[in-house]
Amino acid sequence: MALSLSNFPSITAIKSTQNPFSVKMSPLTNNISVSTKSTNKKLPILLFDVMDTIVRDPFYHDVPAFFRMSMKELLDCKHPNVWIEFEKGHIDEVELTRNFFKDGRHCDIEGLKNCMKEGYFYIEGVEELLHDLKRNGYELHAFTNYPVWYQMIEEKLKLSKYLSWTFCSCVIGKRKPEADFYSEVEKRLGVEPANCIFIDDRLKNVDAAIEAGFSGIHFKNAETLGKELSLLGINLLKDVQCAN
Ligand SMILES: Nc1c(NC[C@H](O)[C@H](O)[C@H](O)COP(=O)(O)O)[nH]c(=O)[nH]c1=O
Ligand SMILES: [Mg+2]
Repeated sequence: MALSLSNFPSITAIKSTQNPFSVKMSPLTNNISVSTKSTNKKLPILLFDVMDTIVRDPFYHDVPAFFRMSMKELLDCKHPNVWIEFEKGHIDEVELTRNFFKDGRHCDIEGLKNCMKEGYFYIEGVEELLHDLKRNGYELHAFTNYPVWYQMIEEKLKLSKYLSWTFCSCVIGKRKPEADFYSEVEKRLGVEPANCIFIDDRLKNVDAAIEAGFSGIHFKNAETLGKELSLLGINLLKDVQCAN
């Protein structure tokens, strides 16, 4: 059963293209996190982008350095579409390797993967935030454009301690900011967009989420995110009722 905003008597929905928040709190109360009787889910549910929101994306610095190129040189010789196809799960690693460069030159895919693995780190302060959210009982899901290499991230950083890898472009076959990707949330979680907060470092992905009815936060850094979540009524403090 889908949950609706009526589960949150304390919040009012607002739509704004300027303000990244699509939900604001009533002055009567500062807590929008309620458990529903029907599903026992604690709301709102949090949907996190991964690259450059939770995990540093090695693509922008490490990958050009690996190929001994500038980013411009790399973009000039890389195939323009294969990475997107790989992110959508339409092609596998073998085909990525074969077509990585437009002119068909060899790509050291194992070297590239090692370079990526070495470059994955938690963005400063974000793991602590995820820990606090998890401890306080919030349900967290990844909502990411990424290929099957998300498993390398999991292997190194163990994000599944905090979230489920529910919305990966390579599994769902859709990418942000396509509206179809966002509509998977209600289908798969049975929760209306108004009961979810979407967090992403790319403004266009946040705008698409707000357009689809989600609350949206444009990620800049962990400190600001913590403040913005608190403004939306998310409790990050250790609660006496929490077991750990
Ligand atoms: N083009 C290649 C990228 N690009 C970086 C991707 O845009 C990014 O990693 C991914 O799409 C995540 O986006 P979001 O955080 O979900 O918005 N990265 C590579 O590693 N290799 C490429 O060829
Ligand atoms: Mg991102």
